[in-house]
Amino acid sequence: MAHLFSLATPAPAAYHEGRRQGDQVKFPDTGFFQGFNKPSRLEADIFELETTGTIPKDINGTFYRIQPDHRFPPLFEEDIHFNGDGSVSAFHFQDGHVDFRQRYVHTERYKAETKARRALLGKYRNPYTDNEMVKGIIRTASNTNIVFWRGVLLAMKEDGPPFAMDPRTLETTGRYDFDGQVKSPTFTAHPKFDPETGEMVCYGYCAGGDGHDASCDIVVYTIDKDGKKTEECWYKAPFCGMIHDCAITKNYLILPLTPIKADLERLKRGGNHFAWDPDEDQWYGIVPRRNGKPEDIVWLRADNGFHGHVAGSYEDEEGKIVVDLTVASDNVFFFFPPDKPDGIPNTLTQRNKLVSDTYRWVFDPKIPTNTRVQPAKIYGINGEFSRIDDRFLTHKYNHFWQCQIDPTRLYDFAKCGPPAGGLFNVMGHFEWDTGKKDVYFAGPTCTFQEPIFIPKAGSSVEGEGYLMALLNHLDVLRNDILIFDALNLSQGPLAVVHLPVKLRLGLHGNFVEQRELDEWAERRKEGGEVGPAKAATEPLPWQKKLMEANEVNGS
Ligand SMILES: C=Cc1ccc(O)c(OC)c1
Ligand SMILES: [Fe+2]
Repeated sequence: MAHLFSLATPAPAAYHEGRRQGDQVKFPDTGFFQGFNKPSRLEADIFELETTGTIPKDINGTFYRIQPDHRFPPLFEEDIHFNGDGSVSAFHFQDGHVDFRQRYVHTERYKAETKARRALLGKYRNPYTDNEMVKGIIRTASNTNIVFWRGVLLAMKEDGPPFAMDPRTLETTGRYDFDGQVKSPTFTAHPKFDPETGEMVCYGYCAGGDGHDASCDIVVYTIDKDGKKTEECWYKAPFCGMIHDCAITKNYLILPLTPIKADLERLKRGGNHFAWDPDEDQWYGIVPRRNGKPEDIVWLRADNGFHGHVAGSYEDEEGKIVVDLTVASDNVFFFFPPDKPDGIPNTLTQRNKLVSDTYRWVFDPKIPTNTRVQPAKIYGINGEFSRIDDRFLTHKYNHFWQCQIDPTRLYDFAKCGPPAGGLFNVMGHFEWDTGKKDVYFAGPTCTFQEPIFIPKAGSSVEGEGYLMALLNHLDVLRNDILIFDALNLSQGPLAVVHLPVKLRLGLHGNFVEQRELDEWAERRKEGGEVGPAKAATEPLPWQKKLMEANEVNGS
């Protein structure tokens, strides 16, 4: 019998030669939009999620995390997950109960596309592929990290400014410029918070012009605990590569520059934002945290590799800079191949050979620029998304947690197909001092998303607390949250929170204690000590320039 859908009037194919045509709402048939990767576009509230086991009563606060989730079928059929609209999930924990809320970040892009009921922005970080209607718009999808800063949530992506959201309602306040203090076109998704001083250390790379001109400009800021910008310095990178994450110590900021490069001519041709350069070194830029001058940046280099995320970082007894991060052996962004005639995306076999070990670098801050360096230690594991007990950032630490890839474990390919987002089938807990490995295998149909660490109430001992992570059920397209004793993963979860729906593969998240949420809600209320957070009122400098030239169509 003919499928019922065959009665529907046939519409032209949604994509022709890779470009969207017609107005049928239909996502591409590519791997980035099918199976577990299918957009969900869900905004919802669920009161009292179902649970198994006992949720520790001392977990009181909200686990925020963010995911790209394409709101509309993309203009280009080969679009990538990283180009999806930012959507924030909040899991509110209270006395063993959990409530769920999920909302989109209302970026300028979100608003313009909503009005048009279709995608208007084109490829990942390429304004030359956009619809003319959105010229001059702030393009960011704000989809990479969601951090709590002085009573507001900041949704961040490294290609644009942050957007502020209300921590309780998840309503978007608007673009956030720190009360007019931060004007750079780009801003990192990985600001670092100094637990000693309460400062936020942050930066933007490719920070020249409109943030889409492949410039080598880097800006570094410090915002103090009272919200005042205390440091701003502009530096130059040796090339316009990606600086996705960073590390801080008491006195330094370390910027890992990954050899995946932007190129203005390629952008103008409508090509990819990035191209992997297999012949380029991985670089580390080191700048002082206080009173930095443009000439102070020291660049160290090592053999080609692809930086993942930073675990911990600190200055040791000798004043040397210790930085721990994953470094992959090849191009993790297979969708951004080398810019060569034969630069075809890597095969699945190549991708399976990729190893992402955890490296410890020890840098002498007095080392001359351009020195080649070697890692001090390589842990001997394969994974990504490292987290630590954040209270120990800038201090010598022992524990880290990480999503692991263990291809020796059973994987049910028949039920799950290729593992969406990578085979992160194990959660691992590692100790630098002992080399201890404490792991939990998720089972043959499951993978993990990034974990977060929650300190145990009343304990200041490093690692004493809970580890929380989303679990992807790749067979039945649903998610759970697993809650572990952070120092004993192998015994299995203490409790599981069940979602009745599938979330997207997210990037980063953070846990905010209820105490902190309450304190800031008081300060930020109308007439409170600090007052409500304000969205930016001034266009960014590059937008003003465009306006003067009368070339803005956006918003
Ligand atoms: C490594 C992650 C990463 C780097 C750049 C991005 O634009 C992004 O978007 C979700 C993610
Ligand atoms: Fe990241």
